[in-house]
This record gives sequence, structure tokens and C-alpha cells, in this order.
Amino acid sequence: MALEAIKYSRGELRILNQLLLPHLTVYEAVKTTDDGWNAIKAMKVRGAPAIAIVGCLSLAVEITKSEFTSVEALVEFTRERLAYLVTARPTAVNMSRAASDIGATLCQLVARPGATIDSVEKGLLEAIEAMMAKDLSDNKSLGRFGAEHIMANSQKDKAIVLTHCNTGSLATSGYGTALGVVRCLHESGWLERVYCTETRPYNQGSRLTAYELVSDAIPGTLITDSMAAFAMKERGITAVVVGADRVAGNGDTANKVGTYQLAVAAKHHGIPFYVAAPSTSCDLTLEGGEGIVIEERPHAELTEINGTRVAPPGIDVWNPAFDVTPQDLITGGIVTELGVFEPSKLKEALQAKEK
Ligand SMILES: CSC[C@H]1O[C@H](OP(=O)(O)O)[C@H](O)[C@@H]1O
Repeated sequence: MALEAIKYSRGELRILNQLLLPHLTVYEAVKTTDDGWNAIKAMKVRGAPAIAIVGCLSLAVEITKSEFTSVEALVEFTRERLAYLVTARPTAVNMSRAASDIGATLCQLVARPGATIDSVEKGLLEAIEAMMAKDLSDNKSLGRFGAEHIMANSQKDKAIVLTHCNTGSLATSGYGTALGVVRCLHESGWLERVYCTETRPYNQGSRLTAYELVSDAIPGTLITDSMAAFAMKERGITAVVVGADRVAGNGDTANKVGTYQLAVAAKHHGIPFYVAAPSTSCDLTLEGGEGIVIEERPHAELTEINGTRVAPPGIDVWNPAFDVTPQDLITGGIVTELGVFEPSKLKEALQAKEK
């Protein structure tokens, strides 16, 4: 595994500042939910699962360091802080899902006969830590399901994969989602090469995915976003595998901006297009992708590079951090820790899991 994005022990949380990678490896302390919110907003830590993990663990750290005068004060604090953390980056579902799960656990803890501040606090910390640990343990099976599906549906004995953004240890603090599929292909001897797009404007691909590939000695080639369709035409790509920030009930998927055009190009070239996402990134409350809020980020992310202005003052900017790929373009399937599903079958499969 390339790098540990998040280091946690009860009462202490440190995050790897991904804005400084690959040049500097700097861990920063997160002591409060305000620190957590700011780190997520600034994208010091990013990636749907990692956002939820840092957000929730920042709450656990702040609770550990705080004194509460009553159970009601602890409940009010927890609910208000969870609602605040969800506002940092609205597109990925993981933080809002985790907030709702923690809220439900809190209700159960308070309802227990003889509940005290200590018993509720202890139960809350244990639940948050268990939830965050579980979220990391599923990814290996996701990687395996994806790798096996790609090989079972390919005429080639080795895969050449194209991926977008960063979906590895730095996005999940685990094996990775789309990059977990790549890791499993590589470990199984089934990977010829992976092409990673630089993923403007934050450059998750050139700064983070390339870093993970080099660290793990996985054969990778960096391309610009604008080269992707030509690579599909010229470089024998056998599958496109990307991550997800929020998958709607019909399989429409919000992911890093640029994903939609990769899906269109893959369709044109007859290349299977996969979305790799844990079930915690799926939002069955949404019928389709039109309901997904797309975060828009600061103009400076486009007009400046490393603090140097590259675009003339006065030019307008549109900087959506994500786009939505309609389910009919996800031709390979949606890879989860439960298996690979056609988009239309996803909701049924996940509801069966919840029973
Ligand atoms: C495994 S989640 C990775 C997901 O998150 C990325 O967005 P960001 O770097 O802005 O948090 C991108 O959409 C990835 O697919």
C-alpha cells in the first residue's frame, strides 16, 4: 500500500496533507471538527471514503477532548457537528451516510436504560471507530470482483486499463476502489499496463495515482485528460475503471469531472466502462443522477498553477468538481464489495444486502 492517508488512535488524528504530494510527505494534526471541515474543504484529504473517515474521526477526537454537562448536551453537540461536517463537500454521499448512521446509533445509546454521559460517549466513540474500520475492510473483495470480471469478459490474457483521478490508498485509506481493481489485476499477473489521466485541475492522477503506482511498482503511464480518447483508439485499452462519489439507485454515477467524457469515448470504442464503488457510496434515496448536487470549486484552481496565474484576469471560470455519467454508459458494470452488477440491478442487490 502506497501511503497511509489517515493515522488515528483514540484522542489523536493525523492526516497526510495531499496538497503537498508527491514532493512532501507531511502529516497534520486534526483536533476538532472545524479542523476536519477545513482539511476536507481545502482537499488536504479527499476521496469519498476518506472524507467520511476524517470527518467522523475528527468528531471522535473532539468528543474525547471535551467535557459534557449532560447527555442532552452531548447529543446536541454531536448532531450539530455532524450536520456541519456534511457541508464541507456535498457531492460524495459517504459523509452524509455516516452522519445518518452515527445519529441512529446515538438514539439507541440514549434510549438504553440507565444511559449516562460516560456510557453514551463510550458507545459513540466505539461505534464511530468500528464504522470507520469496517469501511476499509471491504475494498479488497471489491478489487477482486472487478479484476475477475474484467478478465472473464476479455479475450486478452492481460488487461490494459485506463483510470481517472485517484481512487487508491489516498482516497480510501485502504486497498482502493478503481485502483484496488488495478492492484488486484497486477497482483494476479493479469495487468499489462494502467494509463492514468492527470485529472485537471487538482491533478489527482499525476500527483497521487502516479505516486501510488510508482510506490507499488505497478506499470503505469501518465497521460493528459485530453489524450484519453486517443489512448483508447491507439493503445489497446481493454477496460476503463473509475471510482464514484455518489451512485444513484438507477446506477447514474457522480464522479470526478471528466468521467462522463471518458464514458462517451469508451462507448464509441466499444471498451467496457466500470464504476468501482463500495456500497457505502451508493445513495438509494435517489432515483437517478439528476438529483446529485455537484460541488463547484474556486476559480483559482483553473486560473493558477502552484500560485502562479496562468489565465488572464477577467476571464470567467466554470469549475465543477464532478460530473454525472448516465447508467447506460456504464457498460462493464458497477463493482462493489458484494459483486459486479449491471446498473439496473444495483438497487435490488443492495436492498437484499440490507435485509
Ligand atoms: C474512492 S473515492 C475517489 C473519488 O473521489 C475523487 O474526488 P475528489 O478527489 O475530488 O475527492 C474522485 O471523484 C474519485 O473517483
